[in-house]
Amino acid sequence: MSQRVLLEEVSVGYGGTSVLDSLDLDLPAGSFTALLGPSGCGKSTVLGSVAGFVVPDGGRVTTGSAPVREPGPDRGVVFQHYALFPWRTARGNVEFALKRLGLPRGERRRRALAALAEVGLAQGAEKYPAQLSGGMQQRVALARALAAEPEVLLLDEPFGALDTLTRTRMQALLRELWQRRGTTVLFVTHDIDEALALAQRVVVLGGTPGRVLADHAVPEGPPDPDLRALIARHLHSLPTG
Ligand SMILES: Nc1ncnc2c1ncn2[C@@H]1O[C@H](COP(=O)(O)OP(=O)(O)OP(=O)(O)O)[C@@H](O)[C@H]1O
Repeated sequence: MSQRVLLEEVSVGYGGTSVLDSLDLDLPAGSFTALLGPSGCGKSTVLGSVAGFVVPDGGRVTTGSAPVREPGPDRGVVFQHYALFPWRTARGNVEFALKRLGLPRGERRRRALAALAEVGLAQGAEKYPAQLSGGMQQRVALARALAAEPEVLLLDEPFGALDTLTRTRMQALLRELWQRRGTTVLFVTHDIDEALALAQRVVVLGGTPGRVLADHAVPEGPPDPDLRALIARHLHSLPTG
């Protein structure tokens, strides 16, 4: 299952400073979009307004036909910092996140184990975060987001703290999960190569307040150096935050 995500004229300010001003963004159901831009341009604010963590001052955010008012299980979120409970096992962390769905204990357990298996962590289900590598902890965070079977998956620089090899593996896993599940994905990054490796579409956000400066479809197949150069030019013309 997946849902279209629509931001219409979304404005957000913090303490009188405008971060997003009348931003429009349309993410078709089942699409994979990377939101790319320099630090501080408002990428996390866009993601937060879809997640329901940020309440815009103006405009509308909808998933499917439902207006976003608060966080909900239809939208799974993964951050750079895994935010796992250290005193719960991998399975316990995923089960805990399912409590808000009101599922019976047996069903929570079944779903948690299935999600951990889906991210390749069946063997680590009974381990505590401290016993898991960074990549494994991020797999738990991904399983936690997926176990609720969200229609939209929101990822905020999820692989930013991982070493290069683990990061490449996690990117491949995410692509595979997206292809299998067909969830609508919004992936925030400031890494152009990560955006191009993963997404079907790259949206460049920049300026103060943040706005969409470029919007490119990414063709299937080997990386296109011309497209990379074009996006890099947009990025490098921007001041960094
Ligand atoms: N809760 C908040 N209160 C005040 N200012 C905030 C808050 N959240 C974000 N900001 C400011 O809003 C601007 C945009 O922040 P945001 O985190 O959305 O950008 P970003 O592009 O995701 O940055 P980064 O890549 O560094 O995470 C920044 O100037 C930031 O300092």
